Amino acid sequence: MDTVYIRGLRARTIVGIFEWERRLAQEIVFDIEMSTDIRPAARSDAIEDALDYKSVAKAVVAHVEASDYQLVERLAESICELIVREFGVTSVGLTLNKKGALTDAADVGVRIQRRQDDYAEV
Ligand SMILES: Nc1nc2c(c(=O)[nH]1)N=C([C@H](O)[C@@H](O)CO)CN2
Repeated sequence: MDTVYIRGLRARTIVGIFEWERRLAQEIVFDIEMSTDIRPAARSDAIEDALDYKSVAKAVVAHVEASDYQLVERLAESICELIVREFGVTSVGLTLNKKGALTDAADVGVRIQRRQDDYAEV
């Protein structure tokens, strides 16, 4: 399977467990890797046949900016679910980087991998 990726996507949102974090939006940076067959787009050279990374980025930023979760785990899971459901990708890998979370660390966050099966209706 092929990959369409977005690296270093930035969004600001409320996320955190502390009182000050509930009042102040923080910058979160995302790396996203989406498994998809790029051959139809490569053959036709038409955006209609492609996984449009601009549309994915727009949807992710809108979702993140409207969210107000406590944990980065919850935010990461919700983004993967959005990408799988709305864009029909086979699988998605997401690295979520909460840049300012630890003063003594370069960065901190979570990295998760999800497939369509993970969000199948029961
Ligand atoms: N595994 C996690 N640990 C922590 C989280 C989190 O979301 N997942 N969040 C915090 C605080 O909100 C922190 O980011 C403030 O610096 C602490 N640990």
